[in-house]
Amino acid sequence: MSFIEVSDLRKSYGGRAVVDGVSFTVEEGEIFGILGPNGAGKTTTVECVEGLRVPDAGRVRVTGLDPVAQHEATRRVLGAQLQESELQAKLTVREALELYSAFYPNPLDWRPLAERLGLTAKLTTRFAKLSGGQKQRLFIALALVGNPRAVVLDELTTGLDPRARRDTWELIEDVRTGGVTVLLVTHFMEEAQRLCDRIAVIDKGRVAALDTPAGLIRRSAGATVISFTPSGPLDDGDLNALPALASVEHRDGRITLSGTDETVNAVLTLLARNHITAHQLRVHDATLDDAFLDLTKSDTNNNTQEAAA
Ligand SMILES: Nc1ncnc2c1ncn2[C@@H]1O[C@H](COP(=O)(O)OP(=O)(O)OP(=O)(O)O)[C@@H](O)[C@H]1O
Repeated sequence: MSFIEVSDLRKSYGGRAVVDGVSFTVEEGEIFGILGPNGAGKTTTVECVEGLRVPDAGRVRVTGLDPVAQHEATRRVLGAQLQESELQAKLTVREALELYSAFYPNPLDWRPLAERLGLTAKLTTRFAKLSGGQKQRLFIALALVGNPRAVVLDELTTGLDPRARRDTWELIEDVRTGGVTVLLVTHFMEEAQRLCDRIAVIDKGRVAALDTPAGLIRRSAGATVISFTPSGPLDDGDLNALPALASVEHRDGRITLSGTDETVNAVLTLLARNHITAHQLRVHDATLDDAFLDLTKSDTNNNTQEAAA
């Protein structure tokens, strides 16, 4: 039995399907990522896993439990990040940690957790006076303090500065080493690539792809990406005829191609033959960013750029 099972999950609002047949399983001890553009249905999906929303159809199980019908039992195995509205403004950081520890039969010692999340100096600060990043770190601490077997983290590091983000990644890696299963919703490609064992890319309420980060990169965008600004016009037919080409994109006069080394060599030959200079020529190994843009490319540029930022 998988730790989390989601099968043909469906949820509509006002007749619009926002989750439209999502299926995936999460194995024990895994860090499983859910990645997708804004409005793709990620939060709705994980909130169904947490039992916070009731699916219209489909089946969700957490260690065999139905998160809606067996909500309390599910909460004991699955820790979740709170929403801002769930914490009283006057509660101090220490009081929140003590209060949440008391909810669980076998809590962690919150002191090292607070230390790890850089909250020790803020223990006597009231929740309402914390910065956005400090609130976020407190939510992570509260999700973990009950010593759950699995944790759902939605937008884990949004609003954190780069240092705090890296510290949080290390914490999550430690948490997993300790045997905790992690379901992670993220917009950050670097975060997904670094932390996740497998990723479901969700787009328009459906699973567009599900694989390891390396597998997603291999299967979508091709292995190598070349981009340049040509000094003169290039024929689309010639570009599309390049060998082993995976994708072509034109943006602001710049051309980005993904494929293999063979594609790169062929495009350089094509440029030379047409006496076209490639300005700001860049060649790099494809990243999860490239794969993500490729998998969700029918979205507006705004969406994909924001999601990739
Ligand atoms: N309670 C609700 N009532 C009506 N529409 C909703 C509700 N919750 C979510 N939606 C809509 O469902 C769609 C999916 O929302 P969801 O929050 O699951 O997306 P998401 O992938 O998590 O997006 P983001 O990355 O922007 O957080 C959105 O268009 C959203 O406006």
